[in-house]
Amino acid sequence: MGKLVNGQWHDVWYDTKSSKGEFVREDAGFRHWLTADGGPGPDGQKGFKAESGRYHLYVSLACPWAHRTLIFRALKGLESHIDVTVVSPDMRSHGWEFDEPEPLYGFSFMHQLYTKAKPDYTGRVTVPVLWDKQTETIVSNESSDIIRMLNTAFDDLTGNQDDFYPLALRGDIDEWNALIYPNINNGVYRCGFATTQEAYDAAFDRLFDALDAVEDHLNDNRYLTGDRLTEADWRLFTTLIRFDAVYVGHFKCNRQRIAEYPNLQGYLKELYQYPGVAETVDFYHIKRHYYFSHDNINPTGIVPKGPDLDLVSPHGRNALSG
Ligand SMILES: N[C@@H](CCC(=O)N[C@@H](CS)C(=O)NCC(=O)O)C(=O)O
Repeated sequence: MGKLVNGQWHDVWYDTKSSKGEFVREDAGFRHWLTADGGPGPDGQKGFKAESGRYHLYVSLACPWAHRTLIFRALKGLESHIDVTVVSPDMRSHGWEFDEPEPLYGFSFMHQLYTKAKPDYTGRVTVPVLWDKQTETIVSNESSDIIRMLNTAFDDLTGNQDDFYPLALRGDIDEWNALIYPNINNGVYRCGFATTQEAYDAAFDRLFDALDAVEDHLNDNRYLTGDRLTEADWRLFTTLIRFDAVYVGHFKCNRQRIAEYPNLQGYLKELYQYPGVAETVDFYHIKRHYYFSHDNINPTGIVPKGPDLDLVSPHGRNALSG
């Protein structure tokens, strides 16, 4: 674990001193936009044109943010248009690294890709990264932007018009994201990376209050926005799928497991069983990464054998419309 400072790698853990023991996630450093015709994206800047074979996605199979992008690549039928390189699950003193030299430049470490894009880069070296082979730079390292790009930019190339951020539901989706990102997606990290009891207690309460609210809502709604699966569901899914295997133990999110919430568990199974999604889930990488990489939380590096998860039995959500 570490970061780049003026293009130099430093092996440092997160600084929580300035935030009273609270973990604060750093904003992404590359926020360009990929569009169907290379026209400006929502940021108003010139975009990168969606072209088959031009872009490369670097992901960790352990990381919930990178996982979002892999899911959208599958949902949108982009497998033959965007290649993927998976980093090693072990993120130690060099940060994310590759088990074998990565295919574009033969780099061994993810930070080399960041300094290739920006030699004096300062910031954390995170996944996912969407790389442009043509201009040899990072288009974006912000998963919430990348999934919006994948949702539409390649539609003319693939003919896949499935829309997970439909205009009519955007307000609703944004509201769910605003609840789920800080309290659940990042909430589990705020529990796990807290370095004071107070910061942990506060994050824990907010996490389970938010999960209770979602459980309640899913009583008579098949999905977050009602009867249609959207981006908000996929963003929640990548945290739920890791919860019982990792967050309950490693991040001390142990008031209850997802398996003990009837609605959330059925919903999780339904999303897991959605075509193409189970193939994006790798529990070896998920457990190995967290338990082996965070040696200040788990110094022995021992990876627990359990739990046995049931994700393939009937989800029982068909009675709700959707
Ligand atoms: N804003 C980013 C966050 C990505 C992120 O924090 N990824 C984690 C892995 S789960 C990472 O690479 N952490 C390395 C680090 O912080 O040094 C996104 O959503 O794409």
